[in-house]
Amino acid sequence: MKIELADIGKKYRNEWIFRKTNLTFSAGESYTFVGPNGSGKSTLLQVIAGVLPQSEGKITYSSANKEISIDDIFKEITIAAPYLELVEEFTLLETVEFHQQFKPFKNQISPVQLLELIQLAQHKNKMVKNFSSGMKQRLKLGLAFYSDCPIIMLDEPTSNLDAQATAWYLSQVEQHTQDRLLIICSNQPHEYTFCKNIVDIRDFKLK
Ligand SMILES: Nc1ncnc2c1ncn2[C@@H]1O[C@H](COP(=O)(O)OP(=O)(O)OP(=O)(O)O)[C@@H](O)[C@H]1O
Repeated sequence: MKIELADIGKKYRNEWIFRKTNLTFSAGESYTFVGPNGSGKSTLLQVIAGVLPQSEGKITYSSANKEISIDDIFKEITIAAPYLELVEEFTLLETVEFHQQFKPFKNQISPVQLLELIQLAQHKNKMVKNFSSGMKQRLKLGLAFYSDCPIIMLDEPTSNLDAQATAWYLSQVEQHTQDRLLIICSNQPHEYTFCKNIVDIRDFKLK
């Protein structure tokens, strides 16, 4: 799996958030977008995911040298982000069952097994609206790590996580991302210490 950005730019009204962005992302690697609040990390992530359209430039997705169309790329990507909401009226089990219809889990893991793996099994009949923010974040991360997708995108992965849950996140990264393409947006060095490829969004601000 490979994603190539050629002269990508994004603007909101008259404000360019980034321009002339040329980057290549490859399977088996992890990348972290860093930069101050409001610099454009989440925007770049969403442009790469095909959730937001770029204002200029071209993005090419490919697997085994075969191009993947933008219309099909959503099947290859799983995202956990603060702005992607869970359905509050579902129970935990319903949430996982619903998710699985669109994004099946690795190794044919069942929804009930997934809840054991993410250590939330005792809450399976609790409605998501009654989850704490940390429980919601663990659920979002669990859905991302266990979905059978080659690309994982995590925006602010440890937001609302306590020390024990942060340790769990780091163990999950190690376990689930070896052969996948991982992209993180972060302001917290402890959530990307393992990452070799740091992309500073300020490098793509035109002076
Ligand atoms: N829908 C929108 N319309 C107009 N401007 C927007 C919109 N979404 C984001 N922006 C602007 O784009 C810029 C980049 O925002 P973005 O959320 O990508 O930053 P970020 O680096 O992820 O920030 P943070 O670290 O606070 O999460 C900000 O100036 C923001 O106000």
